Amino acid sequence: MDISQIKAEARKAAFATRSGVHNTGLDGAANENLLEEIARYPEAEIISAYMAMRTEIDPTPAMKDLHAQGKKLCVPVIDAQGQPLAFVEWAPDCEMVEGTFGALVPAAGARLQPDLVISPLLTFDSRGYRLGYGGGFYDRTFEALRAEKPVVGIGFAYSAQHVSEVPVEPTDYRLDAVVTESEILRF
Ligand SMILES: Nc1nc2c(c(=O)[nH]1)N(C=O)[C@@H](CNc1ccc(C(=O)N[C@@H](CCC(=O)O)C(=O)O)cc1)CN2
Ligand SMILES: Nc1ncnc2c1ncn2[C@@H]1O[C@H](COP(=O)(O)OP(=O)(O)OP(=O)(O)O)[C@@H](O)[C@H]1O
Repeated sequence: MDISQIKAEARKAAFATRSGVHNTGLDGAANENLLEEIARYPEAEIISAYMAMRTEIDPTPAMKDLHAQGKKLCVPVIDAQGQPLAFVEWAPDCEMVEGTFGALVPAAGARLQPDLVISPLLTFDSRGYRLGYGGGFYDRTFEALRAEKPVVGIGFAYSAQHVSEVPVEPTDYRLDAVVTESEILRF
């Protein structure tokens, strides 16, 4: 099996595991841990998170809290396949429309360069590697952002998504931390 087949198998297993824990009352505690972790980066003014799709853990409670703290929030939009993600400003009351890949995006808004990126994922491991839906969007995004300024990458997930080893290839970036309902792992 080549690496893309190995990743595809890992994604299949990860979807099943994540479905089993989604909507079981874990998101509240995870959002509290997320706010605790982000508080370690007071210099981060622009924070990107995401509009949950499928069975992703929902970061909007933390996003609303951060917005109330005066942070600028943004969410990813896809410009094109093979390109880094762009980020559009989000606020709790902004108008949302359906995006290219199933997640909601703001109907309008400024494009921002986040200092801190909260990333959704299918699985993560104890080295800080993550597996997503296979677009390579977050890897390209970390590469592009880090070429310009330091950026903090925080994965947000259920602890059930922790695996012993995510299959990796040279373009895979490592996260600085992963936050779940039961722990904050720093790498
Ligand atoms: N909530 C959320 N928003 C996000 C992301 C995300 O992972 N979560 N993204 C992070 O990148 C971008 C969307 N990326 C996506 C990439 C692929 C697929 C997808 O459905 N892929 C197919 C497989 C396609 C193929 O075979 O190549 C699939 O999984 O069935 C969905 C979203 C931007 N917004
Ligand atoms: N910086 C990059 N430059 C070129 N190709 C890349 C880069 N990052 C990732 N890729 C390629 O994109 C494809 C998908 O990457 P990968 O499997 O890591 O996606 P993912 O992490 O699951 O998805 P996502 O980041 O969108 O959540 C792979 O073939 C990978 O080699």
